[in-house]
Amino acid sequence: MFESLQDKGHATGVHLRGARKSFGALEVIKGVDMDIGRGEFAVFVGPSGCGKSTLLRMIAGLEDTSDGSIAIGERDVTHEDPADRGVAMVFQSYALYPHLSVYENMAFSLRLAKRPKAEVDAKVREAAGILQLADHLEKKPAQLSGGQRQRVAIGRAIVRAPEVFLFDEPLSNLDAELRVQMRLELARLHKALGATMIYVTHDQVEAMTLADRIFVLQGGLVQQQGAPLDLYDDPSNRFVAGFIGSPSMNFLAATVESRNGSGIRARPVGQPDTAFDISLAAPPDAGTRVTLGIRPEHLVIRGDGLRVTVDVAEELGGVSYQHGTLEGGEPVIFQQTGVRHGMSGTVQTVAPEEGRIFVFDEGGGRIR
Ligand SMILES: Nc1ncnc2c1ncn2[C@@H]1O[C@H](COP(=O)(O)OP(=O)(O)OP(=O)(O)O)[C@@H](O)[C@H]1O
Repeated sequence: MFESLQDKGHATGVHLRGARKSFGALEVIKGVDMDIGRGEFAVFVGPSGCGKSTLLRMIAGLEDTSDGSIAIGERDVTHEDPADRGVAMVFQSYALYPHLSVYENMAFSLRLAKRPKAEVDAKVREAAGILQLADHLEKKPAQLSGGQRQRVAIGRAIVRAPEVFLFDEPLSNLDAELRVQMRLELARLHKALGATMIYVTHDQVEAMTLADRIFVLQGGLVQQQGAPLDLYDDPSNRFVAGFIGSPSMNFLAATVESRNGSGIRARPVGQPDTAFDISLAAPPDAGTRVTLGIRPEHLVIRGDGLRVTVDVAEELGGVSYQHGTLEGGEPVIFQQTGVRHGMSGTVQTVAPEEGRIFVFDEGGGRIR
């Protein structure tokens, strides 16, 4: 399928070594090493300003690299022009030519490269078929919906059969329903083309659902990389733990009350009646201040535990999120499945399932 546009043999890995970028005195990318495999769907995720777009633009060649190197496949492209790198970028803003038809927008780069007319036509029609644009080829961008415009932007990348696709928040201008639909289409497209794709988003649900591998960025550094569920199950620090997973993990300040060879007993601050036994390979000393991390889906209603006064219940149908506070005012969210009656205004006692407490030190590092 799609032989003329792409095949797995054409896909290439992307390799960064000590990559840095400064704008004047401001260092934005602070030394990034990464290896993105051939045909992999890599997602850069992180809060606003963490440097993910800058890193993508460095790979594209739209920003120069202050230090370190970038290779696409075997080729060092650190100082190559964007056009020579074998990448195609899809922007959040679509960046279509408004006066050109869908067909001409998609054909533009091939015409610029002086490809034969028959080849241009075949590639544009094939991409239009994949993207369900075949009936819209004569329209102008202004006559299309947001989702269709974004498909044209993707089509423009596909016809070039790049070694690497780069996406900069391509779905963020779409409404919620269309975003979900386009997310599925992108996943299918990746499967069909077998291409290497690098995708920037601040939306961790997009990252979780699309990625073979997620790179979590913060402050110009990769905090952790891994398969989505590996990051969810085994975050290496508090930042990643809080960023991956929706709703976010609960964090409770606590003190280590006692330790033994295989773990600790930790008491959340302000909870004289509640302490948790936690197995750890390297348990910290009694008296150490720690943060306990518990995901909303791992808190269950029990006879003993944390007393949560629920103030808002978000009922989503299949599940609900109960938002509330502990006596000291600390916010807590817990998930319920199949509960239809509102818990708002009630006090519930919840406790984590066995083995579901993460422990972090005062610097936010994980204690295992
Ligand atoms: N051309 C530029 N000149 C100066 N500073 C810049 C430039 N481009 C980006 N920055 C700064 O670099 C930092 C990282 O920006 P970047 O756009 O990479 O972040 P981001 O993680 O993609 O954020 P967002 O999700 O908000 O797009 C920000 O502090 C930004 O202000």
